[in-house]
Amino acid sequence: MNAKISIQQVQKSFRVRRNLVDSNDQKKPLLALGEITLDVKPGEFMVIVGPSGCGKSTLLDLLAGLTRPSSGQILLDGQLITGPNLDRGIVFQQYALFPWKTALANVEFGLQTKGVPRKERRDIAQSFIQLVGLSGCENRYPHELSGGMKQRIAIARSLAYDPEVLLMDEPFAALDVQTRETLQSELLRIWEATKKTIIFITHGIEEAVYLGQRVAVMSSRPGRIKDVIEIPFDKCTKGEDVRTHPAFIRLRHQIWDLLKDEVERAQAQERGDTLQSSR
Ligand SMILES: Nc1ncnc2c1ncn2[C@@H]1O[C@H](COP(=O)(O)OP(=O)(O)OP(=O)(O)O)[C@@H](O)[C@H]1O
Repeated sequence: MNAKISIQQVQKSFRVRRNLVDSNDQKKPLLALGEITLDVKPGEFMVIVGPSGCGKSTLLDLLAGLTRPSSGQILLDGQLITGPNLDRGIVFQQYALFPWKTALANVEFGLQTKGVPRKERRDIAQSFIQLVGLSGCENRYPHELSGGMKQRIAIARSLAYDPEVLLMDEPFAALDVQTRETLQSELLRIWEATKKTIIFITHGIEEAVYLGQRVAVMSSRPGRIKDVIEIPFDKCTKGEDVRTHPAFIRLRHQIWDLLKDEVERAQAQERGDTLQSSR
């Protein structure tokens, strides 16, 4: 089967000043992403997990078209990604809603950009607000919504303009445990209903095993794909207690075994970066 998204030998480096004190210090390249090659199938739920600073957000920005690879390429349905487009919806950790717009107007926003007529816009937005379980909250402003509700609206907004792919960068990281778990199962339900291809980035191993059909484990910087683990659960039968299932626990351990050296290396890198920049 053809890949929905094909990441081909992608590298990304940034030019950074290592020494903050010395203004004459020349900028040097920092390789954030090593060579990444990964195919994501149509309708697949792919989770990318990795230690802090390994380049997860850098990879997501590349997929979103917000930045360009230093080398390699990313294809969507065989077409080169050259910039942002409504074929990809993005949900960030911080809700990124317009504070001066109501929930309904926030969800309508992408549709307006797409040129959908006003009445149709309203109907579509309302149906997605219903899909994320927030009917009745259409006229509330973001400050009148809880963190979980804001994130639901952000998801509804991304889905409303019918993107091919949903890119999610630690969307539940700022939420409390109960809200996070509720939204995780909601997201699976929404994924079942919409059949979108999802690329979901997280630090959380449990979240990765719970949500993903496959989990790509990244190495510490420069981020590479260390391994890709199949999660052989049928998503439809995933109930709340799946987290205590022996197979679930085994997969969690398997991923942690792959990650723990990377986490230590990433922490050592962070200490090194802090030392260098304070010199
Ligand atoms: N615009 C930039 N300019 C310079 N360096 C950058 C830039 N963006 C990211 N980096 C560096 O690239 C590396 C990867 O950063 P990135 O934010 O992608 O990691 P991450 O895995 O998402 O981290 P976290 O899990 O902590 O959010 C880091 O060392 C970061 O400092």
